[in-house]
Amino acid sequence: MSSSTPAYYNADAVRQVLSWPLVNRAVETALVAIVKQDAETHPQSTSFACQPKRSFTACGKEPGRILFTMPAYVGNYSLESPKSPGDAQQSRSTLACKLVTSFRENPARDPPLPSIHAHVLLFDNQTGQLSAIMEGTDLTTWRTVSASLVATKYLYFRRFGSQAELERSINVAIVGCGVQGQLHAAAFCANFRVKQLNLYNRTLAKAQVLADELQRTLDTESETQVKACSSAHEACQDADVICIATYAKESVIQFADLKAKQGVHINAVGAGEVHFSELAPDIYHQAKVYVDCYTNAEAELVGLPAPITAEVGQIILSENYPKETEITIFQSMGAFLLSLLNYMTISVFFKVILKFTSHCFYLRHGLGGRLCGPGGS
Ligand SMILES: NC(=O)C1=CN([C@@H]2O[C@H](COP(=O)(O)OP(=O)(O)OC[C@H]3O[C@@H](n4cnc5c(N)ncnc54)[C@H](OP(=O)(O)O)[C@@H]3O)[C@@H](O)[C@H]2O)C=CC1
Ligand SMILES: O=C(O)C1=NCCCC1
Repeated sequence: MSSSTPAYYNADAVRQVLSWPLVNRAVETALVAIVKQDAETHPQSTSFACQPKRSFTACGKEPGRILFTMPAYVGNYSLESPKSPGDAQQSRSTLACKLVTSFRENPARDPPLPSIHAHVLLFDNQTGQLSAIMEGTDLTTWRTVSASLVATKYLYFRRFGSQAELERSINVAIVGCGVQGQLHAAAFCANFRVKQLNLYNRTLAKAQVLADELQRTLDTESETQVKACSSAHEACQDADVICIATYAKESVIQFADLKAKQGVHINAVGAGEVHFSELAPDIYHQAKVYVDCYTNAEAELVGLPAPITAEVGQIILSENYPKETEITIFQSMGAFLLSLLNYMTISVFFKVILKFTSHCFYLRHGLGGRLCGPGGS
């Protein structure tokens, strides 16, 4: 086996190290890093983040089959441990590329397959050699959900005060109960105080299965009531926060479905080719729109029915939060830098790199040839 054989981290290996404090901290750091990169607000900083526009490759003439290529480089970043804030680790640099396919008909196959599959390719940043391949599907799901959590913290809760995400109870609606909707539902209950969790899915049975499962797994002391709803209107009419993640080409929620005269925050996650097709234009006309990353937004949100107010990272840095009664939309584009910083956090705090390094040592010195993840040995 050649000394440059890349290590492989499988889905189980990656899954073992994912936790909300870890992923949320990395995503928050990345959202701010993206702003610094764009605005060069800290020219004296030695850290450097580069995330060029991602590419789309249509797979044949059939719509709904896309390959995304997402390169990124982060230089001299150190991330604090969520367990011991202030305890910054040694700074590191990483060059990588995430490859994601989105094949929206996959769940209808027999047997069904997920719509989204991802892998991350990591390169030695001195020699450019491919050093590791990491299964990235769960990372993508967690990263995307975490971006919604962080956006909700700053665009919704912080309008009510600096501790509001810890103190305030909210009603949440999940629209679309696929892979994204399922993890959004569980994550909102795990990270915030949720009074009512309403679930809506085009195929109602899926919302019912998820409602039963969540109600069963929630602590008996939990204040959360979970309900499967038969329309998006029913799910959203009392919701403070809405998460929508579908492949709908026509709008699923209209302005009339929203809670009247009070602040509402929407995480608009899905929709495939046209990112903003799942929300009606009349919502955009009344809302302030925020994105994770201008670079991708400028290229991919052509025709968006509202101007973009800011990147979420700018709001984190400026503390210039929305007004209490505003409708805000986090238009989640997906940004690989967010996953990359996740990868770095994982590697630093859970010693993937340590194992990876010793694995490469063994390969180089001919002492073994097994590809392993952090859980394997
Ligand atoms: N912003 C980001 O960073 C990311 C965005 N995404 C996007 O999130 C969305 C969901 O992804 P994922 O959960 O993995 O996909 P799944 O295939 O697991 O789920 C798709 C969901 O969309 C629903 N749906 C599909 N078509 C329609 C329609 N025409 N009207 C209403 N509902 C519809 C499905 O309902 P049913 O059960 O009835 O089929 C199902 O609930 C996709 O658009 C995907 O591209 C994914 C990852 C990252
Ligand atoms: O990983 C991401 O980022 C994705 N964004 C859009 C849809 C597919 C995955």
